Amino acid sequence: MAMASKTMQMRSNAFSSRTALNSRKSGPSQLKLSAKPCRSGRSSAFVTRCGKTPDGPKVVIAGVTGAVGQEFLQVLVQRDFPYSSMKMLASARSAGGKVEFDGETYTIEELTAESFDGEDIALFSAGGSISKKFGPIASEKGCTVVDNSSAFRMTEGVPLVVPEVNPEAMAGMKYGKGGIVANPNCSTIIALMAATPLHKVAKVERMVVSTYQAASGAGAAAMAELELQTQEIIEGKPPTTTIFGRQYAFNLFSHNSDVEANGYNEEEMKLVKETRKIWDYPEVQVTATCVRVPVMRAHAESINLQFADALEEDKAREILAAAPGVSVIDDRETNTFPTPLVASDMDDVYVGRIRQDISQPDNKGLDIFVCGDQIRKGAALNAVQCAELLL
Ligand SMILES: NC(=O)C1=CN([C@@H]2O[C@H](COP(=O)(O)OP(=O)(O)OC[C@H]3O[C@@H](n4cnc5c(N)ncnc54)[C@H](OP(=O)(O)O)[C@@H]3O)[C@@H](O)[C@H]2O)C=CC1
Ligand SMILES: N[C@@H](CC(=O)OP(=O)(O)O)C(=O)O
Repeated sequence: MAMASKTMQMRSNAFSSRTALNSRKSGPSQLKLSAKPCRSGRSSAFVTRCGKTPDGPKVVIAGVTGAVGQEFLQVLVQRDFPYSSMKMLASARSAGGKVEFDGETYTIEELTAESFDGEDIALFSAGGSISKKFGPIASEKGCTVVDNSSAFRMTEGVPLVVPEVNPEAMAGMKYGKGGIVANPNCSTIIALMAATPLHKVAKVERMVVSTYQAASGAGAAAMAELELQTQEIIEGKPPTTTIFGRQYAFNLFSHNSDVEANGYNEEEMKLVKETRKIWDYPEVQVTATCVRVPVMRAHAESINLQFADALEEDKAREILAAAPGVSVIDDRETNTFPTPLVASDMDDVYVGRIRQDISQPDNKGLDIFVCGDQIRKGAALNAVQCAELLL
């Protein structure tokens, strides 16, 4: 019930970023855990706070009506992202609709090539085909693009950035000068937020990831269908299966992306390829199994790490506790570890189950369990942090 009412709350606030932000603060952040609040000082390292200002960049949101687009608005307000004007874009279906942002009401416009004339920064989350078509057009017009889709992630010369991990990849980029920055896959972002601080100390040689991925990764319609199916099944009705073509509530299944010739699905191969690019480390061995679970908006991941150098679990806990954007919840006595509900609506990625892998000799292996909000750090927050690096 808590899950359902939380989603309802999110939906009813869908077009009012201020209200939604307030509801988020009264959520899981009140739990008494070792977690930092969502506007943690460390996460705020990238923030320039001023909101609407004549000197700020002209900002475009492409895909504003989507799950990620709505989250962009909340994150921009929360972080007082500087802007002089804001343009809200979606498909022709939504054109003419209204969206509230930072106390003003905006009319949604249809995304066209002209949408980017004279603009400085575009945050794209309207799907890969829209990014492929309009990202380069926007860039050529001098509008610097931060793209949430997978369209350009592996493109040579396009930085693939998690600001806490590899901000240097964006060196020299500035808003209003064109160029494209790619936001990594959400599972990759969440995994690397936790794995990178450990990698920097002991060098990861191999990483084995098993994911438990939320509905939000498949968009707003998938979240709505999970809720609908849950109600239908409780009422004894056959579930509506429009999005995944199968029962999702009270079930789980292998990730819905296409399975490639090697037996890995696309989501799993993104974890492999994107980790290598972000770490600039083509030799690192990565394998992944990605599973969709009936959780609303935060992904969980079990990660096994094999290191070149020994790393003891207490040291690993210390490293993670000090890492930017990471909170440790690791209480063995009370069996309290990260959960998707704790991570939902939060900026930080939560890490627990930090233990020595007994199958690897000489303290060269560790297990960790990670939860992160897929729409927030897995998408909108990471993209806004990238945009902050353009200021
Ligand atoms: N970093 C990551 O891991 C993640 C990346 N993403 C990326 O972001 C995209 C959006 O995700 P999400 O918000 O969850 O999806 P949703 O399905 O919730 O939203 C899709 C958005 O795209 C817009 N759109 C669709 N077709 C067009 C079109 N022809 N022209 C303009 N706008 C269009 C929709 O507008 P309308 O309402 O008018 O149809 C809507 O605003 C994904 O496709 C993916 O590429 C998403 C999640 C995580
Ligand atoms: N990773 C998302 C799907 C997605 O949007 O991925 P990408 O941004 O790599 O296309 C999920 O949970 O399924």
